[in-house]
Amino acid sequence: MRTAMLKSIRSSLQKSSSTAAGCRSYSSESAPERKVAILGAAGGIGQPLSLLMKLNPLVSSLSLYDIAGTPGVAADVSHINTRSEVVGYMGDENLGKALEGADLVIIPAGVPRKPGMTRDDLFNINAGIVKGLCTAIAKYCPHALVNMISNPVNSTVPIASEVFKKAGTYDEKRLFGVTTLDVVRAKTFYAGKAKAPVAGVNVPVVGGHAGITILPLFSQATPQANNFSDEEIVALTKRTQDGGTEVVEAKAGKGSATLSMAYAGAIFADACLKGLNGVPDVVECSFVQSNVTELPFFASKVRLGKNGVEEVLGLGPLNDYEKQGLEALLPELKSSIEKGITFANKS
Ligand SMILES: NC(=O)C1=CN([C@@H]2O[C@H](COP(=O)(O)OP(=O)(O)OC[C@H]3O[C@@H](n4cnc5c(N)ncnc54)[C@H](O)[C@@H]3O)[C@@H](O)[C@H]2O)C=CC1
Ligand SMILES: O=C([O-])CC(=O)C(=O)O
Repeated sequence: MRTAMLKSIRSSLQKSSSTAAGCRSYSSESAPERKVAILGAAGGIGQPLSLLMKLNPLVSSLSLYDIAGTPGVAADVSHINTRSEVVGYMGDENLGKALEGADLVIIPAGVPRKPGMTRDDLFNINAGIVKGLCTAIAKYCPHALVNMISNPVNSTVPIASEVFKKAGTYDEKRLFGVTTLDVVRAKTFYAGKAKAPVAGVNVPVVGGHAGITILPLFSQATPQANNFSDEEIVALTKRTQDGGTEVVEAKAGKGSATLSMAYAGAIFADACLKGLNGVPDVVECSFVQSNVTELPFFASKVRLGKNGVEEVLGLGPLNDYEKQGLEALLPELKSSIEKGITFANKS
């Protein structure tokens, strides 16, 4: 029963990124050694994400870092009989050791929202946390891929890019804002409405990761449900954009999405590891440096490869409603990006 459950979780992690049929697959023994570091590993997202990464056979070394609580999380997760060795690191003085040799760093460190707050309200605390962590990444593992979960993603990714530029380590192919939860939600809500099996549903989500900057492209959803009215598409769009707030309100002061985010973070990290390992045609949406619009960062489909971003894919054909959504989101996204860049350069 336990083995069957583990197999099913692993296989869903392995299947969920769009990987071409016939691609290379690894047994846990033959996969390359990969060290994954999670910064903020003792938090609401960090703990279940640590569990899911421990279940991923592509990981050989799992490094769990937080300012508090990591010895317990690491001891607990380390008893799971899967491939990776687990080490917990606590406190700033151990951050270097946590990061040394990392191929992939996942950052869910920082404060979450409470009801009534926007993601931007987290900026004052999280911007400084992200800046400090990225300074350490530049020093100890400058070539690692970085998966930024900490909010506001629309600003924390630009902060990271500026920190890396200052340190002379910036490689735009290696920095990702994690927007996978928007895709996960869009798939779930769309499949529910279409009464389609969710496993076969795909919906690209572009733009950014806050409110109207989250733009699901239901016109490109597969399979296409032709019977949706305009009102239904508007409602699906709004629910996807407000998905985070729906969870914040339901948790009533006890934080924001943690379990679904850990799942989404594990899906995206798995896709990055597959790309690093040379698996072809791994495509996920992510907020990356981009030429798709006039903004320097934008979320769209990205092909992942051995060096991180292999190709930033275009938007594809948008309908009029999506074109309006795109026009409407650009000013807000621009200002969040600029806010991050300004912060990183003045402090
Ligand atoms: N990108 C996305 O789709 C999503 C992003 N988030 C964001 O993820 C972040 C974390 O959320 P939760 O895990 O719920 O919060 P949490 O408060 O439960 O956990 C955050 C963890 O970060 C740690 N931390 C604080 N400062 C740190 C530092 N300097 N170095 C290392 N660790 C540090 C804390 O000790 C804590 O364990 C929030 O900013 C939240 O808004 C949440 C859901 C979805
Ligand atoms: O809404 C929040 O504050 C957390 C988040 O980014 C999400 O759940 O999408």
